[in-house]
Amino acid sequence: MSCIVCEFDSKNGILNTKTPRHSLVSARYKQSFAYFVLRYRLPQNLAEIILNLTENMNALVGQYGEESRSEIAKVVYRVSQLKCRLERNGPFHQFSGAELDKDLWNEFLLNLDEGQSTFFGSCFLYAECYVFRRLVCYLENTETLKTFDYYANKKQKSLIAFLGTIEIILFGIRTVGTSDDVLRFLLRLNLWGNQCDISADTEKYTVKRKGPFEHLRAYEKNIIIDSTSSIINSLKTADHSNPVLVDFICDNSGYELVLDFILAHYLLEAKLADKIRFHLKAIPWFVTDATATDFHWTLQQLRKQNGRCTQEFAKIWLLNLNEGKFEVAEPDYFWTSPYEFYRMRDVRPDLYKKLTEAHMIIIKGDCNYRKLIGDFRWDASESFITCLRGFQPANICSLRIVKTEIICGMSPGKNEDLIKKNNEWMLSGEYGTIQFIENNYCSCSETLRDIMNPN
Ligand SMILES: O=P(O)(O)OC[C@H]1O[C@](O)(CO)[C@@H](O)[C@@H]1O
Repeated sequence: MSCIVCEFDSKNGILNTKTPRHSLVSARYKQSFAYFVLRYRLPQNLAEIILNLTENMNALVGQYGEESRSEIAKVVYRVSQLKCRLERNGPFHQFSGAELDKDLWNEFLLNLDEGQSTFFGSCFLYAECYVFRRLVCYLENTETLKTFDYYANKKQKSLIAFLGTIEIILFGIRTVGTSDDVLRFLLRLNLWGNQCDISADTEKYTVKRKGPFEHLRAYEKNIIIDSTSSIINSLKTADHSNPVLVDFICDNSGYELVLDFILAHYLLEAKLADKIRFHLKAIPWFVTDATATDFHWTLQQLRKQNGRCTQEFAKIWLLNLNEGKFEVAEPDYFWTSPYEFYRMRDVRPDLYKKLTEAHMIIIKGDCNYRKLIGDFRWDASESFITCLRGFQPANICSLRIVKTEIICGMSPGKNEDLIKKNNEWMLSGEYGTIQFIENNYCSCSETLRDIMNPN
């Protein structure tokens, strides 16, 4: 076994080091999370898809019609091929079917530097996005399975598993009114909701074991960057001469999405915002990310629940949607592209312009964070503004549980302290960051130039 591993590593130029400072995060560095994910976790995810499709073939045929049988078999074959290419570090391929975003992707792939066009040679973010994009393209290019989502069941189960917790939260907040303390609390609640994708199934998860409020208390010390006060201040001083819009760049479906509804509800109730716009994924993404289908499904499910508060709040949210106070943004393939946010202005200028309409953009979760500052090994204490590389369409708020080895904006020495406690703290899912940058905050372009072009 160890020989096969060595052979793979030497054949593919894998370096037995950590990711060097100020370089793109990549599976070419063996002592990185990226290597672990591409070498073991993603192949396992693909194997699970193959198994699920095979085991549930008859049920799927029941749902999608007899003609889907041969198409399911084809999808299984293509996912197996993808798994093989990943395991052999094969090259990325151009997209050539019915994918609406194929030009966006193909141009990106064509412009990759020499040696960057393979799973282990490429930046981690690009390789992971490529796998998830490929997976969907197999469905898009069928006649019968275009609307199938490999992970719909998982997402739906995640909501069901948290219905009790959701009712407890809604019961608890129904009469609290509006104040800075309530907003502070809801921002924290929302932050820790981003923990649920990796913990949802474990009864160990403190949200379920101890309840959501105790969970917040227990984890308070694990918020390692906390710009809550600036966020509250920015919301309270918004210019109301025009309707105030807050954009949510959503992450996971299920519990986390409901916490997005709750925060959005509060912003409207407190008159801190007049409208909330939700940006969802145009295609199923990174397993549990929310699509528009998940969004609507979730609201309908909540409305049907026995829990009185859940039902009541869901009715209000559906009304908000009817009245345009909640809006589902036009699906945009930028969110499921490998491009970092700092490239949005060039690649998707319309989307960038649209975001400038917002007073604040709330960017949720780990994967969006990776796109926000890039899969780049910044120093942990590098300033947030430097790492945004000019991406500043509006005030930016990021709520993220740290799940990968990428971070910035920590106070000096903090990272070193955490490493002493747990060398792999960034992978533990136990720490959260609440980051904020005011629009038009002067960017340190010289520092940035030094970092990007050290010579
Ligand atoms: O749902 P989130 O917070 O975006 O987390 C997804 C993250 O999880 C990972 O799969 C790591 O566990 C990353 O690849 C990805 O960034």
